[in-house]
Amino acid sequence: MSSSMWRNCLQRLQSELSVTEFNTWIKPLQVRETDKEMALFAPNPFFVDWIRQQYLDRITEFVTSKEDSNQMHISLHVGNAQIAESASTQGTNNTTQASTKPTVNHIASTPVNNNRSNASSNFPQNNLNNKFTFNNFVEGKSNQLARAAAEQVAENPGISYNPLLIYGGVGLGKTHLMHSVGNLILKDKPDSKIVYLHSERFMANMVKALQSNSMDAFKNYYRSVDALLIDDIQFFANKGRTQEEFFHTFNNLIEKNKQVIITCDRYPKEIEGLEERLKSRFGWGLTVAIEPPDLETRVAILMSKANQSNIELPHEVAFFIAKRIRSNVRELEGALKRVIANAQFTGRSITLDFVKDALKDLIAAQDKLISIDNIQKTVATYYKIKVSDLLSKRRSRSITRPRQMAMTLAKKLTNHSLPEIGDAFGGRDHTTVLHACRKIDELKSESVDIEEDYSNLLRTLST
Ligand SMILES: Nc1ncnc2c1ncn2[C@@H]1O[C@H](COP(=O)(O)OP(=O)(O)OP(=O)(O)O)[C@@H](O)[C@H]1O
Repeated sequence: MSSSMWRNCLQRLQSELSVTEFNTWIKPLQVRETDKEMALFAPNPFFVDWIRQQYLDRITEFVTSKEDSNQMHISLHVGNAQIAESASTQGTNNTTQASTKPTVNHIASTPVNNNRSNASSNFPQNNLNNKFTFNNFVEGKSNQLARAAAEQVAENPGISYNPLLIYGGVGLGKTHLMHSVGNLILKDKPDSKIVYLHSERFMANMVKALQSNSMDAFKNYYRSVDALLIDDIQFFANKGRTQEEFFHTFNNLIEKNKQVIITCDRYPKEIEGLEERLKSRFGWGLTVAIEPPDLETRVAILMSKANQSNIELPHEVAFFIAKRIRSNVRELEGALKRVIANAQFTGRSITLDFVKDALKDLIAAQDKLISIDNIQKTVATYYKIKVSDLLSKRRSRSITRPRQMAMTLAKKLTNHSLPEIGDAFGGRDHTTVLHACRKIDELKSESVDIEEDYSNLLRTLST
């Protein structure tokens, strides 16, 4: 097929469709052609589905009208044609389907045959990252509950906990768990339609659908799934129309016992600008937190990731990295990748000295983060008490309040988990820390003095 074939097809579509329709759906398509194949690339699975439902027949007709239709293969993919091109010229693979794999950047491509019945049976739609599974998710105190709940959901989708809401700070494994659920459901029921998407993508698709008068298709698409996995729901804050649409999609899916999984970077009730009716519905199923991992879990994660990369990581090295990089798992992974790349590049083996050198700037940056020690000293000075009082068992008000204040600041300003903070305050339980945070929050709104203490300390510690 010559490239004029696609140009010809474009011209004909342009004459048939409205300007908005053409600009919204056809223009963004990228094309890669060979003599017998034409691969169309669209930015996301919703887009692919829409093209398949609305335009694929016409495109096929235009493209094949002057050719032997049996010879022509049209496929639809999520991704980018240029990256696909360069991947295939690097000799990764010659077939259209395989050569597009690198284009999707961990999102499974969604090839669609021009024979519709084949398309739906051969290629159930999903855009899961198959690298995220329960098998490679390291369990620790900080994520135990979330993992157990996610496993339950994967085993009984739509029944166990619906919705499942996982919340916690950045890079702690929320997305990993979400994909793990999707992948396990698919393993049991390969025909399931599972859609993963970031909440910003949901919004962007909705805006596109509004612009092109295709809201019905938008609604149908998201209401036809077996499981909807929607990431970082905090982005819905103050987006009224998106919340409205999501509300109806959500209700529809829950009514039909279709699974909904949501992640959020904080406890959803704390999101300002999120409608109450959504907040209350999110609480219908199960809400679980993921905390930053403790030291042992960080070591285990490093060992597991090194093992997956076939790297032998000495335990003392893993321990050193885990002790120094505490912020989140993504950073931990980043540090390990850097160590491995440096070792491969220089041909040196991974010893403690080598790692100290390879990570020196990362470690310096981490050391600048506010430490619990620092918070304890500052709070003790502010209230004119001793650090040892904060760590002691004393329960008089003059000690308890500063202790609660210091715990709250530690939770806010560091990436330490509740158990780690509890430990740092004389071996207290994580529930004590949680109680302290709630107490200070409550007191801040009741007492000007406490509010002032909190602001003063926050300022001192943050400058
Ligand atoms: N317990 C774990 N075991 C193995 N890998 C983990 C674990 N927790 C997180 N990771 C890895 O850390 C990286 C970041 O995780 P993920 O993207 O799931 O974080 P997130 O909580 O969704 O963050 P964000 O809020 O920024 O989207 C991923 O590569 C993930 O595989």
